[in-house]
Amino acid sequence: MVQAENISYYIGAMPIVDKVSFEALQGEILVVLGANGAGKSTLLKIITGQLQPAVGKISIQGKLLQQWRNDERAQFSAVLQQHNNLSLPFTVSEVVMMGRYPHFKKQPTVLDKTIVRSALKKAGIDKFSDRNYLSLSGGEKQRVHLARVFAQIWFAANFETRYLFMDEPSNNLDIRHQHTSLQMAREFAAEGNCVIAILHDLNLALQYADKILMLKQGEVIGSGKPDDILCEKTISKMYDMPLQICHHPDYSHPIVMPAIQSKNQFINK
Ligand SMILES: Nc1ncnc2c1ncn2[C@@H]1O[C@H](COP(=O)(O)OP(=O)(O)OP(=O)(O)O)[C@@H](O)[C@H]1O
Repeated sequence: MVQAENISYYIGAMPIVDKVSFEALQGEILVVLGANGAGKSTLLKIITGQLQPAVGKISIQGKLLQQWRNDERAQFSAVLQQHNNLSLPFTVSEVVMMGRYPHFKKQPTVLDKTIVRSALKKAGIDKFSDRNYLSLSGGEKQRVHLARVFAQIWFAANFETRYLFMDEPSNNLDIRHQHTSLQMAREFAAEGNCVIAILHDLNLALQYADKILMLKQGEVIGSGKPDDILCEKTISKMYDMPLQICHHPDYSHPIVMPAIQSKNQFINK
């Protein structure tokens, strides 16, 4: 379980994350939603130990974040960043092998190499194994990083639960690969692991989230199961634009659409 209690983070006197609390359990995907600048990436950096909160406590698996050694944490938790600034001409399989760095000393083992091949296959990029990473398209690069984080936490023999933190996993991906990436997260959670993902696409969020955390200007404006918390008023408030929730008879999850009647005409909600 990831538990965040009363987390606050400031830049100068400005609260970027303001008294945020949540729990993400084994078997769950927790999706963090919010407009640009709402504090989502900052929150993710705090819960993955990249930034120190001014106030509050984060624990993973019942132990405070700062009590875990970084090398230990890297064996059971992986972070997919929003921006991956890799500018050296590594091959695709070398980039995915970087996910295995926390697991071997000096040289990768046969197991590390097998895991890299399996992760490449899982992300559907095994055909690019020997390609220069820099020659790939934006979406292909994103799938390489997905393979890298899954390779990192393929299994963790000494730890009960594995944790995956994703900042915009659907970045640069076409609709099919957006769903493939979230299905990979879904399967990973179903094995008893924990996923926290930032998403901008509300419909992906509604389809895959077990729980949602809604942020506005650093504060939580709603949290819980999608069916319990999502209403037009709250999501419209979150993005400062009128949104409507529709239901399709063939789907169990609702669909969110901008409340725009004709080309430029917002429906007044
Ligand atoms: N080092 C910094 N200096 C000044 N402002 C910062 C700094 N880091 C973050 N911010 C501000 O904090 C706010 C929250 O940033 P954050 O990246 O967490 O937003 P976000 O919700 O992830 O946004 P997006 O959806 O656009 O990625 C933004 O207004 C951002 O400009």
